[in-house]
Amino acid sequence: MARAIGRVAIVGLGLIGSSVARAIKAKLPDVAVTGHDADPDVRAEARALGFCDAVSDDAAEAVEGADLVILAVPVGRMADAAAAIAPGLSAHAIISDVGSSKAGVGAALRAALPGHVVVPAHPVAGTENSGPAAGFATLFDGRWCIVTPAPDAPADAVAAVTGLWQALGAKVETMDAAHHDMVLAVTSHLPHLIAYTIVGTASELEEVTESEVIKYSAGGFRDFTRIAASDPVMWRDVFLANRDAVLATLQRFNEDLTALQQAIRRGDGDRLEDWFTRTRAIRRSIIEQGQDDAAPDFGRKH
Ligand SMILES: NC(=O)c1ccc[n+]([C@@H]2O[C@H](COP(=O)([O-])OP(=O)(O)OC[C@H]3O[C@@H](n4cnc5c(N)ncnc54)[C@H](O)[C@@H]3O)[C@@H](O)[C@H]2O)c1
Ligand SMILES: O=C(O)C(=O)C[C@]1(C(=O)O)C=C[C@@H](O)C=C1
Repeated sequence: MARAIGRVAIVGLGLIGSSVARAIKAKLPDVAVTGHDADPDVRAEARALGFCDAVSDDAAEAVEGADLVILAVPVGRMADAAAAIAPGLSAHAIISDVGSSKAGVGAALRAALPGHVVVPAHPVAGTENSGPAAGFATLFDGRWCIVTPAPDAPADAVAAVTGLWQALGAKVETMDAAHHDMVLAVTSHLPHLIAYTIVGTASELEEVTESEVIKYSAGGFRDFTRIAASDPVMWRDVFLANRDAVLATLQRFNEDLTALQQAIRRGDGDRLEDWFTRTRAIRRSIIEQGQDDAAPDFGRKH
């Protein structure tokens, strides 16, 4: 049996926090939603947009009476946010989060909130935009949400967090936090690092002017620029928090890149063609499984 969730408090009212609030309002209209953000401008915008029943200036006040608290702040700010809500938490409240890396965040929340039940989660859905105006209620529809409870987390609390994400439209998978961080290093964190690198490199190439980069940015490079426009603070924190898994993945990536570099230098067309044939098959199997997120309108408000 899952614990009943009648009131949710959201701390951090940017892209993800505001999307959670909007999705709850749209899909669970009987659930009350309170919110807080450390930034007064964001609080004012959130009040104007009206996706919470109440937005509090004080973090502890915002979580009073909440059955579930969701921290939607950058992963480097999770410990501060947990300390700020501690005085207002009900004894029965479940604490969760939406951070893009999980092992460090889970440990930080458990350390900051001893005696409270912590059930970390990561909706694998987002866009390159940030802030409360960027959120939308359908963001989690058909997307994965990975829940990473500690082995001793109460089953009814895990079921409550799982049930909430399913009600918001997500498919839920439960996973060990360290495994999550390794998988996401490959599927999300490394791709962002590559995009940040390639867009920076292109703009610094001396033989090619910045205006030419902008003018001829079609196709492949344009796709990279979307990812490279992602929030600098959020991604700074992700790379610092998931350092070990990202560095291990990067090592492997560098080896493969060197092998392709060698194939180009040696004129080894077979090697290049074999590699590209394999990656084309991967892309096609992703589409066949219905996980094509590269639709042209992805990232826009629905
Ligand atoms: N953007 C994505 O695609 C995406 C997807 C899934 C998960 N996430 C995770 O969601 C979290 C939020 O990301 P976002 O994209 O919504 O960022 P965002 O910048 O849009 O919003 C973050 C908000 O947190 C607030 N904040 C920062 N420190 C705070 C504190 N101590 N107390 C209260 N508020 C504080 C900021 O003022 C900001 O409004 C991050 O942990 C990120 O890793 C992001
Ligand atoms: O499409 C995008 O804009 C995203 O980068 C979303 C994305 C991802 O890498 O898939 C980014 C970070 C999150 O933690 C989850 C989702």
